[in-house]
Amino acid sequence: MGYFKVLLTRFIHSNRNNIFNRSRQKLTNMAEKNDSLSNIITIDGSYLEGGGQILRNSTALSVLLEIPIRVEKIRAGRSQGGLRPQHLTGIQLLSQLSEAKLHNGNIGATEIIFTPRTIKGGNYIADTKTAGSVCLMMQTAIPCLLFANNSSYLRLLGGTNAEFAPEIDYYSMVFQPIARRFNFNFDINLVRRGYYPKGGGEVRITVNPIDQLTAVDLTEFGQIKRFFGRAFVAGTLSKRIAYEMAEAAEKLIHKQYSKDIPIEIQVVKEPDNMAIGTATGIIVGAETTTGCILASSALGKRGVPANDVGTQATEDLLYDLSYQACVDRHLQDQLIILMALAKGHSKIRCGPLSDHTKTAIFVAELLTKVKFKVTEVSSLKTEHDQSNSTTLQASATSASNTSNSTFIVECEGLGYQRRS
Ligand SMILES: Nc1ncnc2c1ncn2[C@@H]1O[C@H](COP(=O)(O)OP(=O)(O)OP(=O)(O)O)[C@@H](O)[C@H]1O
Repeated sequence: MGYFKVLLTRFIHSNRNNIFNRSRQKLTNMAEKNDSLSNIITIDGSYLEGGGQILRNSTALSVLLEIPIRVEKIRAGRSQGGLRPQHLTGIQLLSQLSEAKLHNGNIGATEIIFTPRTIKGGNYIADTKTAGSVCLMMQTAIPCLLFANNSSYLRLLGGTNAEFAPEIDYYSMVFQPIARRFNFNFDINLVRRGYYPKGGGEVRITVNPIDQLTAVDLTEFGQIKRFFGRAFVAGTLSKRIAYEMAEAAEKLIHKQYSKDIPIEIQVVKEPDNMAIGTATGIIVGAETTTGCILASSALGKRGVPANDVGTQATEDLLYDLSYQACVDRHLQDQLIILMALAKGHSKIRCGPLSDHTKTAIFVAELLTKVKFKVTEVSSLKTEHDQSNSTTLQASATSASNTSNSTFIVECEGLGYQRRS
C-alpha cells in the first residue's frame, strides 16, 4: 500500500511539474513573439510575505526602470493564490500608464510577463468592482506617475477603508505628510467611502511630476507632541459606537502618556451621500517634535465590542511607539521603493521589521541594484513599555515579529530621474 502511495505521489509531482513547465514555456513563447525579452528578470512571488505587495513593487519598478519582468508563483503565500480582482485591476492600471504588454493578465493567474514601454501622464480610471483597496492601487501608480512628463488624474473605485491595507485616512494623515519629506505631493479628493463587502468608494488623485525624490532621514524620534485620530461609523450604525472607540483609545493613551500631550480624535458619522454600506473603524496616530508620524487602524466587526476595536488600534500604535520607531510597522515597507529611487542616503528607524519590509527590500535590491543595510541598534524598549509588557504582548504577535530590537534601514538611493 505504502509503495503504491509513493509511486502515485511521484507521478502526480512529475505531472504537475510538466504541466507547470509546459504552460510556462507557452507563456514565454507568446511574450517573445512581440517583445524583446533579452533582459527579462524573474521575480519569485512566493518570497517571504508572498502576497500582493511583491507584485505591486516589482511591476512599479519594472515601469520606472523599463525592465521586463516575469512574476511567478503569484501570491503563493495566500490561501487563494494567483491574481485576485484588485491585483489585476492594479496591474492593468500600470499597464495602461506604461503602455505595457501584459501576458496572462487573468484572474487566478499565478504567472505573468510584464513589458513596459514608457510612463504616460493623463486621465485614468481603475475600478476593482469589489471592496479591494483603492490605496493599494495608489501605492504602485503614484511612484510611477511622479516621473511622467505631464500631470495625471486618477479616478479609483473600490474600498477606501479596507482590511489589511492602508485606509484612505492613513494615506492622508501619514503617507502624504511623509511623502513631502521625499519631495513629492499628490492631491486626494475623497468623493465617497466604500467598505467591505460592497466597495463602491471613489477617490480622485492628482499627481504632478517631479524630477527626483529627495532622500529622507527619519531616525530622530524626538518627543510625542500630539495624538490624533478619527473614529467613524457609516450606514445604519449609531455614532455612539464611534464615541466608544475614541474613548477606549484615549483611556489607553492616558494610561501610558502624560495628560499634557493633547489627544484629538474626531468622532464622525459619515453623511449618507459620502459612504456606501455600513462600517465602523478607527485610526489613531501620534506626531513627534521631529516630524515622525505613526498610526494604526482597526475596523469594527460584527460581535466585536467598540472599545475592543479602539483598544486594538491603540495598542498597535503604542507598541510601535514603545520602540521609539520613527515609522510604524506598515509604513516601513511602503517607504522602501521610495528610498531606493531617491537621490542620496535615506535612513529610517523601525521597530521589528515586518516580512513585508524584508520582501520589499528583496525586490528593490533585485531590480534597482541598490543595496540596503539593516542594523540592529538597540534591544531595549523604552522604560514605560517594559512596565506595560503584558498589554503589548498581543500587539507583538500582530507585528509578525516578536523581537525586541530597533533597526535602522538605510540605503544610498539610485537618484532616479525623470526621462526627458
Ligand atoms: N492597517 C494598515 N495601515 C496601513 N497600511 C497597511 C495596513 N495593513 C496593511 N497595510 C499595507 O498594505 C500592504 C498590504 O500588502 P499585502 O501584500 O499584504 O496585501 P494585498 O496586496 O492585499 O495582497 P494579499 O491579498 O496577497 O494579502 C502593505 O504595504 C502593508 O504595509
